[in-house]
Amino acid sequence: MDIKRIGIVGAGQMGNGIAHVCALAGYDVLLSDVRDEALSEALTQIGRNMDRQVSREKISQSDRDEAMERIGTTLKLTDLGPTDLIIEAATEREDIKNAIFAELVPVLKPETILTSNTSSISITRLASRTDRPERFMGFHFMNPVPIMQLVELIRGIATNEDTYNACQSVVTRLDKTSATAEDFPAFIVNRILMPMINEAVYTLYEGVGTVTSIDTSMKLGANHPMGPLELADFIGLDTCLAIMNVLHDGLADTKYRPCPLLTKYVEAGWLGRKTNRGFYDYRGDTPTPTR
Ligand SMILES: CC(=O)CC(=O)SCCNC(=O)CCNC(=O)[C@H](O)C(C)(C)COP(=O)(O)OP(=O)(O)OC[C@H]1O[C@@H](n2cnc3c(N)ncnc32)[C@H](O)[C@@H]1OP(=O)(O)O
Ligand SMILES: NC(=O)C1=CN([C@@H]2O[C@H](COP(=O)(O)OP(=O)(O)OC[C@H]3O[C@@H](n4cnc5c(N)ncnc54)[C@H](OP(=O)(O)O)[C@@H]3O)[C@@H](O)[C@H]2O)C=CC1
Repeated sequence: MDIKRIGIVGAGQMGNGIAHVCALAGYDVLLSDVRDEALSEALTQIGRNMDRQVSREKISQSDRDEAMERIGTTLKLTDLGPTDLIIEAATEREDIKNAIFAELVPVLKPETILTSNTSSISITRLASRTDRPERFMGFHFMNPVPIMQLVELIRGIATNEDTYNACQSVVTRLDKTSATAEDFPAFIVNRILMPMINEAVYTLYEGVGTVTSIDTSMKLGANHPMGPLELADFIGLDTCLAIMNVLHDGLADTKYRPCPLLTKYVEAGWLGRKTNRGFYDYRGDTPTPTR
């Protein structure tokens, strides 16, 4: 299938990054969200990130301007009807994702491919609630999307070969690399990464280290580009907790028990960078540890 128009649902940090790379690769993009401010903030963020790429001579000014022109926005999900590929990147909650697909399905062309950027939720289960499980896949980008090379491709039990090949060709056109994962809770990257982040939160909770000593240890002791708590703030603590819950429920093993301190931060609304406070407080000039 020849994909020309891509509909993206959710204009948060992932949705804006996905719109950015798809538009630069020449796709027409329609980005939707439930809040107008989310759409305007996404356009501002994309413009800023592309300006940085222009200043570093990664792209030309005309590449930037043409890509920005290819991005449309809408508050009406049903406007995504004429697109060829949907990439759903809304909040990591199965009820929200199911409701989005339920509203979209009646207006889509029969051949349109549905995908989710979910970090952890069963692709087979999401697909089974739609009219096209054979044309449904996991299309999992990494954050920050313009920089990270990997896209995890996840087949649901019913996904057909044409769908997989069409998604693979999009990954190739985006100049990214795919890794194929089977559809089990949190797939590959988050099955490995999230228990490490959760363990870092336990290390903090049990007083083994402070925010600074834990992050310094992993940055200088294991050469990670970000410490695990800094990375958790970057991903979003609500997303980290949602992924741990999917691992815990889906694999029924106590080793995936979310740390109560992670739950407490989420309950406080301290979700990390996106709310200006998490394991660090971002409201001042430099991030300050909150513990
Ligand atoms: C939760 C999930 O489901 C899956 C996931 O995504 S898990 C998260 C995966 N991501 C990671 O693990 C990221 C770990 N962190 C890193 O790799 C690095 O810290 C980083 C790339 C984010 C920043 O690198 P850095 O060297 O500290 O910063 P900096 O030099 O300012 O930036 C490096 C590049 O990233 C770009 N960049 C940084 N943050 C960015 C952002 N939020 N959006 C877009 N581009 C960004 C910079 O412009 C710069 O680009 P160039 O190389 O083209 O100049
Ligand atoms: N953060 C990360 O590092 C990564 C996240 N992911 C996955 O990507 C998805 C999005 O995550 P992320 O961008 O971080 O989350 P964000 O919280 O930054 O963005 C989610 C966006 O979706 C919007 N939204 C909520 N409900 C709907 C709806 N019904 N229709 C349209 N938009 C809606 C939210 O609006 P509002 O703010 O009003 O609720 C928000 O703007 C999740 O599935 C996550 O697991 C995948 C890879 C990495």
